[in-house]
Amino acid sequence: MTEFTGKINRIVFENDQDLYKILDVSIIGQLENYDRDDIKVTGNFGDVQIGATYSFTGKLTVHNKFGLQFHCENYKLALPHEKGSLINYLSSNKFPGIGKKAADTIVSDLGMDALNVLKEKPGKIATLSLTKKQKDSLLSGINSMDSYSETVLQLAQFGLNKKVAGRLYQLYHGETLTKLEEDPYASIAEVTGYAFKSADRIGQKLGIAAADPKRVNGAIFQILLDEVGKEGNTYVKLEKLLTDAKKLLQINQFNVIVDCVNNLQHQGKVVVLGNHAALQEIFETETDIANTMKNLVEKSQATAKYSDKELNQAITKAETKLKIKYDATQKAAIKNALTHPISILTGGPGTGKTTIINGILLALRDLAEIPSSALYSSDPPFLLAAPTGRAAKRMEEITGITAKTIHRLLGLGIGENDATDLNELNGEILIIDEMSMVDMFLFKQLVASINETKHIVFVGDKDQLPSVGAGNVFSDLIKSQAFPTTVLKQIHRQGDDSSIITLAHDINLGQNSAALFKKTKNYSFIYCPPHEVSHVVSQIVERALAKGFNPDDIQVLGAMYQGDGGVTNLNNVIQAIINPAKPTSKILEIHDEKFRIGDRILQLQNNPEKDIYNGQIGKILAIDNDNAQKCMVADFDGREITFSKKDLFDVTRAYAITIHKAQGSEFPLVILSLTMQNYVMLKRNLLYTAVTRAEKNLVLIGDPRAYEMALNNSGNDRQTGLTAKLQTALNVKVDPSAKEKSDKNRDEQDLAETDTLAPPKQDYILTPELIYSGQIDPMIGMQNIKLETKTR
Ligand SMILES: Nc1ncnc2c1ncn2[C@@H]1O[C@H](COP(=O)(O)OP(=O)(O)OP(=O)(O)O)[C@@H](O)[C@H]1O
Repeated sequence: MTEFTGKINRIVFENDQDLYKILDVSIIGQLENYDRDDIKVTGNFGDVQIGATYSFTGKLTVHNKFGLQFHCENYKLALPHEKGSLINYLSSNKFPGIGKKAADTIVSDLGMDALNVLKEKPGKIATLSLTKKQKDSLLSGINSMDSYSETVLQLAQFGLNKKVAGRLYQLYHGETLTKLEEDPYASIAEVTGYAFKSADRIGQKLGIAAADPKRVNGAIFQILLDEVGKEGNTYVKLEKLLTDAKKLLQINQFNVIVDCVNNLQHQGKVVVLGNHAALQEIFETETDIANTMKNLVEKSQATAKYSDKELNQAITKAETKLKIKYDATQKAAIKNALTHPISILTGGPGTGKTTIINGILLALRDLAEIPSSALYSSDPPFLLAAPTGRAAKRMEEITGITAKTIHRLLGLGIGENDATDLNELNGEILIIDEMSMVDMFLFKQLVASINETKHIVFVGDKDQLPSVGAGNVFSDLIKSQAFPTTVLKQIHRQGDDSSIITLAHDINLGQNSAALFKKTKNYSFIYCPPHEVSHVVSQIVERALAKGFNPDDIQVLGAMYQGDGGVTNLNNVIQAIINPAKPTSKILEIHDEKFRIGDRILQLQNNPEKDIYNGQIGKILAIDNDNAQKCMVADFDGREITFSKKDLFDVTRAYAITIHKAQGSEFPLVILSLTMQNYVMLKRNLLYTAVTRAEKNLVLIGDPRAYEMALNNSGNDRQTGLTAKLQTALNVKVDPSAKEKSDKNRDEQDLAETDTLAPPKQDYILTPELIYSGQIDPMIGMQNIKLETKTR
């Protein structure tokens, strides 16, 4: 390690997202093995002061393009040594509200060592004749002096990495350590990556008792957060919360845990309803959705209703134009959409969802007499959107009408827009496709943005995997029976690809497992043990290429990243076949992955600013290792997107991707690998989602037991409260035999069956008591403990 002193001239680069900065620094004195006067210093820095002098500890590094730089590991403010500069420093913008006069007072009272004195004894601030505002400003400025390095160092002792320490620092600045000392558990709910285990290491060092309410609250939050983040559930059974908390805390006193749950309820942080416990914020998100939907339905009651005759005529015209005849269910779906404020359309692949969207739009153009010119105006009457760019593009291609991602439609995450400043949606109709991918948070923003829209239609496949984010919105909307729902079962797609669709329907019904292992024109099964998966996949890819498949049309899918047949390993294997390294290849190496020009890549997070989204696939066009800000350019659906090195943390190679990431995309040839190594994930909706990604050809490889297990495991639905809240808000009468009937239907249904659920009757109020009653028995092993539960 080398140390030198220098004055910061300017901040060359800084990033809002983290604390990484590049500083231009004038060297004061000497820097070993460096003979120029200034140097670029890189590293993580808290709030540094331009013009101030710091001592930097780190080492010289050589950058390919920019030559020698100093990589800083630790830095410290060099306190001013003479009166003029001390007064300048105290009256700088680091201490807002303190001018030269107040600075002079501080130095006169505390002397030239004022800064050190105040750092050691902040209580001295009270003795200074300054205003309250000036005192507060002085305290917060003193607290943040060189505190970032100190904070990171201190937190490293508790096993916190720089990333998490940086996030804590971004929230609390100079007061990070003080905050954590006051209550190390309180930040669990605030900072991603700062979990109970980390907090507990600090708590133990501070001597916080095992049953201290702060610690117990931390455990309760951790369990509730895990339910939302890891499981996608919006509530947890009270009994599970209490027993899991006891286990996490390793204590025997149930009463303390119960008291803490009660207190958190009183503080408005946790809600307990019957035997369900939820984070208040999550509970309110569901409540807001239900109430907003109720308002939307009420607002639209007055909308013009078209007569059946008018509707039939409009549908007939659409049929003529599209040269098809809609079947009875499809017609019912179009009528539902045009006669109700909110309606739902669900069906598997090839059942005609997109064809119905087309019919709805054509019929509405006719009925509402919408001229073509209006469709392409800046304020269009038809609003079409989907959660992914790919799905939106497909909607646009088929309907010929502009479709956007939901983020774009709302202006979400773009520029300065935040969640409170979203676009207002007005139009004749709003249609959202691929609804199963929409999580509760995006859905809340979507419905909150709707102002005047006569009809809203949610379209999707309810049997696919639920959204990556929490909730199970699409399924909940259907289960609530609050909106007329058309369930499409008749497959309309004809031709080569139909055997895959029939297989998908069998999987969905959990029947005919023998079909999985049949050899058909479009799909086949190849047995192989896990350690052979990569070898077999490479053979299939080579064979497909030899047969003339375009490399971009071949998509390998797996359940997990790890393991022999995992996505990470498969990417290495397929990259070597499809885009092998040449001696001249430019290579961009980041987080243990090597990217080359021509590689297929996958975006892992939504990035509305760049208009690319989780699950979207692109191709690398250019690489520049020397330009951290523009190190890669990639093509995403015909658009050139530039990536900085930091952006690349959200990118991986896409020759093989997980089934979850493939939601919303379809590929001409899918090679699916499932083995018993994927044991924990083998569920029907996973297999169904994977198989329905194949447009024309499908190769299933792996262990037959894994496929059978997935087919037979219908899994559990996510635990969510939206269905009940919708039923309460919209006064839905629930037919108690409906569930039984629908289960029976499921077993008996034949592929040609049609089924349209009737719109709800509005004359029966389902009270919360009815939703939750009879289940309040979380007290197993917890006699004599009183837990407060509310009913709303
Ligand atoms: N009533 C119909 N008569 C004739 N062909 C139809 C009818 N309905 C749909 N089709 C055809 O069936 C095929 C599948 O329809 P569509 O693409 O609308 O289904 P989808 O449910 O959107 O499927 P996916 O989600 O797999 O794209 C299309 O070729 C479409 O033209």
